[in-house]
Amino acid sequence: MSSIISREELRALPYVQQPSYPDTEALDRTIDTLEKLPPLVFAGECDDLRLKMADVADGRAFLLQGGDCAETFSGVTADAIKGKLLVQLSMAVVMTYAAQVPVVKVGRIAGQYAKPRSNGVETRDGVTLPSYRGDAINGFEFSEAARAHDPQRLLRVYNASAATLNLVRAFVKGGFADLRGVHSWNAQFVRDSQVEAEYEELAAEIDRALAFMVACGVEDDSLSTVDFYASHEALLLEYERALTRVDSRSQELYGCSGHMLWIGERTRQLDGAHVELFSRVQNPLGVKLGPSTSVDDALALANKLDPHHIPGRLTFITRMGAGKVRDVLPPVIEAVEASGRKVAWVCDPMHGNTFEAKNGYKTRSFADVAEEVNGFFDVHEQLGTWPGGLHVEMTGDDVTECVGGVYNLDENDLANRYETVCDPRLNRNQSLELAFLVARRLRSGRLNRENPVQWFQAKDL
Ligand SMILES: O=C[C@H](O)[C@H](O)COP(=O)(O)O
Ligand SMILES: C=C(OP(=O)(O)O)C(=O)O
Repeated sequence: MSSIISREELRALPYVQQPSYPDTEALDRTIDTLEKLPPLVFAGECDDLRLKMADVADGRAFLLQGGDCAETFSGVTADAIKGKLLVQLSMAVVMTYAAQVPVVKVGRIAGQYAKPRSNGVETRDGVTLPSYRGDAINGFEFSEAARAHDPQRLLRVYNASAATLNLVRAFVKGGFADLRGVHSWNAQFVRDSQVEAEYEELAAEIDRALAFMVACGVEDDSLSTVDFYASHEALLLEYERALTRVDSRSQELYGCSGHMLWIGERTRQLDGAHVELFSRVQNPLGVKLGPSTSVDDALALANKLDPHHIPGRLTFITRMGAGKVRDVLPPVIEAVEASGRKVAWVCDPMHGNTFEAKNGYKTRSFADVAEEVNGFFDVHEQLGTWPGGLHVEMTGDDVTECVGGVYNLDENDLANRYETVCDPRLNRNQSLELAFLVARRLRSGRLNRENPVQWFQAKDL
């Protein structure tokens, strides 16, 4: 059984990408407060998700993990939360119905407030200030006051996460996610693209299928509620440690800031504080693997974070880039599979495909995103392994942050609605388009061949 790491022990470990608070006493006061607050999630919920992730690792389910690059405090409104849920549920419906595979739904939500950055400072017009690192650390506004690192913000993260989780739980269990309303999920969006038309057609088929089930007497809660889990990059060591709790049932430790926590590409050093802290908790864990990942890195991380081979414990979220995925991913998968353990393999097609447009906007091209997803599926098909999921930065809003996609946005469109405070997200149409692409790949893949009669055959999506 692991013990909770003390503040002193944690601070003595090598760490990267942490805030530098000028007033450490203020930090300690905040941590004292956080340690006394109730957990945001419960150990039993984390265990449920871990069991679902075991299905993902085993090829029986697919993970859809998505949401904002960086949540903001001002974004904690009912409308914004509803919009995020709607687009993710719509994507999940496309995948579940078109590919007939159970989809595990996990948001980048209710805790995604801290960002690792490439540069510690930002310079504008000759003025240099600390980079924006997420609302958990400092403000987005380019002023000295806003960019100062303030530990009080950690309490706001806790409150914003609690409010968000409260509404998410109410929405997904309170009838809002009822499959019989799948048409109305889309009603508030403009239906003028090919993707929207495809979605409408699929929704109409679901309506007919559900009517058939109801007529046959099959009607239960699984039609009206969904399981939806919260995840975030567990970047802030002090915050995550303060929310680590002992489960009264098992006496085991859980990170109670979110159901699934992931360790980022920049903070996954084997001897670092992040890996040490999260090796001690029982939550399902993700680890990002970028293009420089070696076979030894992946094996060592797996051994450290999942020494007992617990089903569903470990997810490798690969983000190699469209141009590298076909070369870098296969040896990593082969080595991990050959070690006898089952991890979930999930594709993040966003973080390896970022570039700066000529007009200075940080963007991603839908074509590159699609290419990385296709590369990921191709690699798994060649190796006979299960492409377990998709991890995307996306929003239900019609933003213009990524180029390409069904509306063929170009670099000149980026200025119209560029609203992210960090990395570019897929907008609603681009997200749905990607969901159809994934559904096509799932249908034509391994599961499809093994269970031909279960697969939806009538349409060529
Ligand atoms: O979301 C991931 C990172 O925080 C982000 O890509 C870093 O961006 P930067 O390279 O602009 O710092
Ligand atoms: C920072 C992120 O990704 P990565 O660690 O893969 O760069 C992220 O997903 O927000």
